[in-house]
Amino acid sequence: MSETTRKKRAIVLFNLGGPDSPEAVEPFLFNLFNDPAIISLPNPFRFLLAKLISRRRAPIAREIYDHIGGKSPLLELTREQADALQAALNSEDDGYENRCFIAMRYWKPFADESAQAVKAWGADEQILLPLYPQFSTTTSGSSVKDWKRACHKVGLTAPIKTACCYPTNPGFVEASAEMIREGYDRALAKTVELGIDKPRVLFSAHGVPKAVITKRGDPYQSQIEKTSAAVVEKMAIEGLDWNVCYQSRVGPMEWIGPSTEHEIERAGREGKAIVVVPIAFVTEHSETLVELDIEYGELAHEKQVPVYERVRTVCSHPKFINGLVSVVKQTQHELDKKGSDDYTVESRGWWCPDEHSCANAKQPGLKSAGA
Ligand SMILES: C=CC1=C(C)c2cc3[nH]c(cc4nc(cc5[nH]c(cc1n2)c(C)c5CCC(=O)O)C(CCC(=O)O)=C4C)c(C)c3C=C
Ligand SMILES: [Fe+2]
Ligand SMILES: [Fe+2]
Repeated sequence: MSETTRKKRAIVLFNLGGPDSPEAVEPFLFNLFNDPAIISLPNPFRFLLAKLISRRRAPIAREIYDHIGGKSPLLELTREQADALQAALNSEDDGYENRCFIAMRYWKPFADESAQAVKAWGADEQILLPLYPQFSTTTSGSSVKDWKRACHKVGLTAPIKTACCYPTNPGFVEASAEMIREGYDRALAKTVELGIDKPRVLFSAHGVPKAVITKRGDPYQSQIEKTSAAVVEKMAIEGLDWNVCYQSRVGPMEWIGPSTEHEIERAGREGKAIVVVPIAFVTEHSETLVELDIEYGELAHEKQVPVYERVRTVCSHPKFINGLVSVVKQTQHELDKKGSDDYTVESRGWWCPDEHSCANAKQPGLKSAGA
């Protein structure tokens, strides 16, 4: 099909965004805490609280980013994913000319700038693709809402369909299982040398306050557990010892658990080797390179965990990119069948356009709830 007859399809990739310099740390944190999906207070209270928390947290966060050159690698790695996905989508002649755009929620490129770019390109349709396999109102929900606000602002009217979540997408699960298997084998070799028990796999996801699950009915925690169970099944290691835990707590509220720190301390007490897997992130950034590699690595050493192995995120693993291709195709199919996103669902406490998947996933955690 010729360029002129092909429909222009914009794929908009969402992620959190990270500071691109030490000076950007405080305004980045302000944007995060000023998001009603993170702190659900009316203004001016949210604005004032966001100012206060971001000012207090900035020195701690700057220290975190100092370990990785003062800035986040998230945008660079997301660009690599966008390029790989665009190439994979355009390798087939299925009637679409695809272009991937990136919109970050709390740092550049913001939704306004990217929506303007999608409009200038002349997109006929938009597929929104959060780079969060599991749906949370604090991440995907917030980004989608912000994107629709930006579309309205810049006058971008091309029909939209959102890929809500893909916690058990085969490409994502296979890429994860393959990478974990390599990490597991490395750890296993060390346990054989030390003459100790086989390693335990710890699926560590970014936590959220408990109220996000219990009050908003966010499906995030149960989708984390679904991903972990699917990956374990794919790994097919008989009698594998595994658990789900949650990292990155901030603030005084009660967060979902068990915490990753708690699980590391338990492994130390039990003399267990651990393989730590960041299961809610698909790229490297401060939460993996600093929190998991440095802070929790030191904690593991201090608590005498005999082997601490961290598995890298899937990034641009070809199987993960193929998984994203299938998510785009499925979402396109939904757009053709049902039309653009149903805006009425946004009035619910939790926001997710994928009624079926999320309605089924509303039960709070299975494995971690009992731990
Ligand atoms: C699944 C992904 C994420 C969820 C859910 C999430 C919820 C959430 N986060 C905070 C507070 C902070 N998060 C910070 C960094 C950060 N968070 C995510 C992802 C999720 N957050 C990522 C990918 C990153 C790293 C960004 C980068 O380095 O590029 C930070 C900043 C770092 C720090 O100061 O520790 C804060 C703060 C809350 C409060 C929350 C849910 C309510
Ligand atoms: Fe976060
Ligand atoms: Fe969903």
